[in-house]
Parts: sequence; structure tokens; C-alpha cells
Amino acid sequence: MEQHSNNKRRTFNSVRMWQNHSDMVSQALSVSIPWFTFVNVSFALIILFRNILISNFDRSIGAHTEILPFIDEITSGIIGLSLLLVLFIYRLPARFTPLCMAMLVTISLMWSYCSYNFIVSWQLPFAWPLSVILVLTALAALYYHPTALLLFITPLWLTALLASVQINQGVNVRFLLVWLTLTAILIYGRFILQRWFDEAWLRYQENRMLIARLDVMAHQDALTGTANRRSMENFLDDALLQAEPFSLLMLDVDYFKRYNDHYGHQAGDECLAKVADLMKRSVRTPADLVARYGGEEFVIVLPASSLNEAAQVAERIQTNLHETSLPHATSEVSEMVTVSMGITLSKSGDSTAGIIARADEALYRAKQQGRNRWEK
Ligand SMILES: Nc1nc2c(ncn2[C@@H]2O[C@H](COP(=O)(O)OP(=O)(O)OP(=O)(O)O)[C@@H](O)[C@H]2O)c(=O)[nH]1
Repeated sequence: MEQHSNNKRRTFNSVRMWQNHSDMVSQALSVSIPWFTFVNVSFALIILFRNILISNFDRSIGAHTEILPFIDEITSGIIGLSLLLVLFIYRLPARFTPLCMAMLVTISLMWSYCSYNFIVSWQLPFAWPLSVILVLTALAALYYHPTALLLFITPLWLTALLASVQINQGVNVRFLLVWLTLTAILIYGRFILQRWFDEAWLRYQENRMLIARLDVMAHQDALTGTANRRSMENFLDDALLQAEPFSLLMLDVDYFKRYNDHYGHQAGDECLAKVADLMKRSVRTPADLVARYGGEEFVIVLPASSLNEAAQVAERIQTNLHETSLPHATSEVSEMVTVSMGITLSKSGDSTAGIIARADEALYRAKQQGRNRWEK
């Protein structure tokens, strides 16, 4: 039975990948952080191997070469920290812990230091696009996580402004305009991306509710709210795979044709729903399965139970039925609605059809012996 519910849970979980919004954010993080790292590591490697990629690069920059070894250490640090970040995201359940935040802000500060020196000390214009690409990468990778995004882009973005003030010895209006335009592009872009993310979450939730509704429709009997025949057969298949024996009751309402003929089909429906409710109240635990087998016939499966326990459930059904006192004026056995039941115990090598057939035979005997009773 455990396996049955596990199987069900597994199927359901594969459909419901995200339990909540933060699960969705976690999944997005685990997908985008490797790419974010790839961009950071690639840029850091380009800087580390600059003299191979551009001959005599270090000699061409002239002044302030004493900080070059420090820049190399910093870019190596960026590579190390970026790889650690991926590792953390995969080891932890893909959430931004304070440690990940600290790593992110450190990477950004390291880049800020590099780009400040590229621009201010060596007057290298390619440092601007480097900052812009890094910021746009962060936007694409982290737009759904505002704190992480802000932690990464703020130092870089402010450094770009600071470097411009330094290099121009004051505020350069044209640069300020470009900087402000890029800031607006960033903010607007994040807003649009976030809208798509929220839209996707909304659609996902709607689909989840729809799947849950379809799941109920596929496994439940609409009239009585009990399990339907298909889910009963699945339950039985699983129960037969377990080592522990279980018992099964088959129940049929006595003289139900006459009930319908006398009270009408709609009253018949109501009677079946009441009998089903009463059966649900009579079983031992919610793990016991009450199912509508067809028409006015029901099946109860009692996992890990003996024939005696099944007999106790049968007795409880009869007592509850007696207390409920549903009138049945045309029954030959009572003035109230009664039921007949067949009980059987599972055997090794049993099949679903076999155990149902045995319960059916026992039910037939109960009918033959006068109804309003149970037989095993
Ligand atoms: N109201 C209603 N009647 C149903 C439903 N499904 C089956 N029935 C009726 O249940 C009756 C079953 O009748 P029979 O199989 O002859 O059995 P019975 O009258 O209960 O007699 P015994 O079982 O021998 O006691 C039929 O008249 C079916 O139409 C249902 O969903 N709603």
C-alpha cells in the first residue's frame, strides 16, 4: 500500500515540479548560475591571458604597471569564486544563502576594481563594454531575484559613474546621459522580464489546479465520491505486490431495483451516496479504500488486515446502516435499506480478477442465504 501511495506521489510530483514560487526561483537559479559563471570566468580568462591574445599588451599600457600582478590575482579570484558559487548552488538546494550573496557582491567588487583601473589608470575604452556585458548578463541570469541582481550590478554600475567623474575630472553631461539611458534600459528590461516570469508562474498554477481537478475526475466516482473502479484496480494491483495479506469486501444493496422502482431513480442515487458515506465512516483508517465497483455494488479493500478485522468492518456497516434507517418499503428482508456482503482474504499468487471473483462468490452466497448479511 505504501508503494501504491509512493507511486502516486511520484507521478504527481513529476507533474508538480514546483511546490511554490521560491521552488521556481530555485530552479531558475540552478539553470542560469552556470551560464553566469561561464561569462564571468570567460572574461577573467581573457584578462589573465591578455598578453597571449594581444601581443605585448602589458607593455603597451605604459603607466601604473605595478598593479598588474594584483589584477591577475583578482581575476584568478573571480574565477575561483564564480566556480565556488556554482558548486554552492548545486550542493545547497539552489537557494541564495547569505554566503552566496557575499560571494556575488565580492565578485562584483573585484570586477569594479579591475574596470576602474582599466578606465582610470590605463584609459582603456573596452572596459566600458565589459561592465555593460557583465551587468546585462546579471540581468538575464538573476532578474527574478532582485536582491542578488542588485548586489551584483550596483558596485559595477556605480564604478562606471565614478570612473567617468575621475577621468573627466568632473561630471560629463554626455556620459551621464548615456549612463542614465543604460540605467533606464536595465530597469525597464528587468520589469519586462519579471512580468514574463510572473505570467509563467500564474499559468503554471492554473495548470496545476487543472491537473488536480482532472486527477480527481479520473480517480473518483462522481455520484458517491468514493474511488472509481479504475483506481480500485490500481490499488488492488499494488496491494497484491505487498507481502502482507489483506482482506476485501464486496457489498451490494439489497433489492435496489425495487427501491428505484418505488422511490424513483434520483432517490436511488441519493440512497447510494448515503450508503457510500456510511461505508467510509465504517472503515478503520483513511488508508482503507472504499470504491464503487459498478451500479449498486461497492468494494472495500482493507490493507494488512485479517478476515476477523474485515468481519468487524462488515458489522460496523450493518450497525451504521441500521442506525441511519433509510426506508425501503418494497424490500423483502427489512423495512430499511440493507446490504449483503462477501468477504475474502488475499492469498499468495492471487490476481486482481481472482480475489474479486472470490468476494463475488461469497456475496452471492450471502444473497442466496437471505440477504442482509455477510459471508466469507
Ligand atoms: N438510482 C440508481 N440506480 C442504479 C445505479 N446503478 C445501477 N442501478 C440500479 O440498480 C439496480 C440493480 O438491480 P439488480 O441487479 O436487479 O439487483 P437488486 O434489485 O439490488 O437485487 P439483489 O441484488 O438481488 O438484492 C438496477 O435497477 C439498476 O438500474 C445508479 O447509479 N443509480
